[in-house]
Amino acid sequence: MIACLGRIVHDTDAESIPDDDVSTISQSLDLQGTIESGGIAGLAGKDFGGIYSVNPLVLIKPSGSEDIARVVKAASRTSHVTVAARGNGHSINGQAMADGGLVIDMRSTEDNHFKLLTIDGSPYIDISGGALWEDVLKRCVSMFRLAPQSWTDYLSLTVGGTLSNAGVSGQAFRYGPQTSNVTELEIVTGKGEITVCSETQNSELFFGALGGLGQFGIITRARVKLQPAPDMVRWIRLVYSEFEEFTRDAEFLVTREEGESFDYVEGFVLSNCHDPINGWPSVPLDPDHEFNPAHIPQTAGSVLYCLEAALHYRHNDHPSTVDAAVNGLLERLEFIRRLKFQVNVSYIEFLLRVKRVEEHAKANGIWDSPHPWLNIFVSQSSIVDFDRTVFRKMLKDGVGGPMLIYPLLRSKWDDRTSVVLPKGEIFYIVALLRFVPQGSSVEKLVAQNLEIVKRCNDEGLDFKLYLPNYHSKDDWKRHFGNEWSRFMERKFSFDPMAILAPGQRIFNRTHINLSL
Ligand SMILES: Cc1cc2nc3c(=O)[nH]c(=O)nc-3n(C[C@H](O)[C@H](O)[C@H](O)COP(=O)(O)OP(=O)(O)OC[C@H]3O[C@@H](n4cnc5c(N)ncnc54)[C@H](O)[C@@H]3O)c2cc1C
Repeated sequence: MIACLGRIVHDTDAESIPDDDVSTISQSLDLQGTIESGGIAGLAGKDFGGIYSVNPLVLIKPSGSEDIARVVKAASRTSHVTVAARGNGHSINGQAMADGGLVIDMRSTEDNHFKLLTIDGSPYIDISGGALWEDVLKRCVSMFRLAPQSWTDYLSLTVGGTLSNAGVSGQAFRYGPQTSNVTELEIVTGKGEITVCSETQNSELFFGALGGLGQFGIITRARVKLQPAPDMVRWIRLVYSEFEEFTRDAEFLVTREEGESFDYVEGFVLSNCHDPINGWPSVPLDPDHEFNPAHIPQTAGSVLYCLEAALHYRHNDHPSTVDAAVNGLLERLEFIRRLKFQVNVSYIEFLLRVKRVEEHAKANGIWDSPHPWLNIFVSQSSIVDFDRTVFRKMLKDGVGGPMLIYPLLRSKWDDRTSVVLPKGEIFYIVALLRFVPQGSSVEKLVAQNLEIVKRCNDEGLDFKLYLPNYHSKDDWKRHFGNEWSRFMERKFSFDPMAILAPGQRIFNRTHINLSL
């Protein structure tokens, strides 16, 4: 299975690319940006997942949309060359790679757009597809005291990269994913055309590209809704021993009106043990806080559940006002009363919380190890079975990293986008964020991911993969279900030669036809 795309990563794999190929390409492209060939496999041929590696032909650092359009048009004049936009390469399964193809480093365009607009009295920001969300955050807050409404947990991801998937975090229950917070895109299509699109202008391309896995075009600019940025956040973690109580409370919080709930709701599963990564020590938010296992009820099973919530406030809000708002909500929840943890942090510190994890993991040398992650959307009707089969049995000892689980609301997603979801208004995102310690077998963990998906299928659970990764056309068809024909039609309209995003392995550059 693993060998389908390329090779399992070996540093010695990089082959040299004949110079004449590169110089021919460079001359024919006539770019304002730059083209690199030697030594690029280490960057453009790998990703955060660390499971696959390929040998791209060249790495292109475009100066802007015109350069990108030239690259796509040049590829279209060949019979086989593909083009992959690379955001920050934080995919897991080679999605931003192009074996023997042209990789476009979108980060080189990060500063091309940054403009505040007011439309019908509301603030928006035009940003580059290659910008990192963390830079968007810092600039919006410091310059305008405004911020986007919907985030990902980790912000060293690009705007175009997350919009090509969905972009989900603890604000999505209220504002929808990041794809629901964009009103206009500029896209270079697979025909090399630079097109501005929105709900009312070139709408098929607009909705197709949102969650479109990079299949229809390369996002060079996005217009994103903003809101006033709060100053501070009360960040809270509450422990549960019973899954039903955890889900009831999480669903209660995400279905309440704005102003009557928290501003952020997530959750995670932990092993009921003292393991420093998978167990009790993963809960406290402050090194001075102690997790006392004596408070865990005798009836607790192999795993515990932690609800994570946050409330925004301003510097001039009196602490008693914040306490009253928080306590008013907490008193309605059924967590283990003595296992409650909370801290006050700045809004930016809160949104950059995973950056601290990254710094820590880099210092420990595990950030660069492989990450066979699995992300699944599971319907509310299947989540109890999923907990029983997967969390309480298969993963009761943890995955060496967070096991996130929190509810989302389908009505906050736009079904005209390319994202596919399980049925029902409430569904859960489950994210198994594995870190592989040195010497451990990646293959074994990938096999366990496949086994989890198989069990979900065998038990008839209603689920869809998020950041999907399939190897066969039948699996992709099954993934898209009724939306497959729409996805195909969009492909034929906007990238008929199947040039873009070959690393998703949905369409084949040389064999695109209606029978796919
Ligand atoms: C540590 C970590 C934390 C994460 N946390 C979250 C989270 O909380 N929520 C969440 O939703 N996701 C999360 N993700 C997943 C993330 O959304 C995806 O990895 C996503 O692909 C963004 O990464 P990227 O910008 O590096 O894109 P890449 O991995 O570089 O690209 C992803 C895909 O999009 C295509 N692409 C890239 N740029 C563009 C563009 N401008 N236009 C069109 N297509 C493009 C690529 O060709 C590829 O197919 C996380 C990932 C990591 C590694």
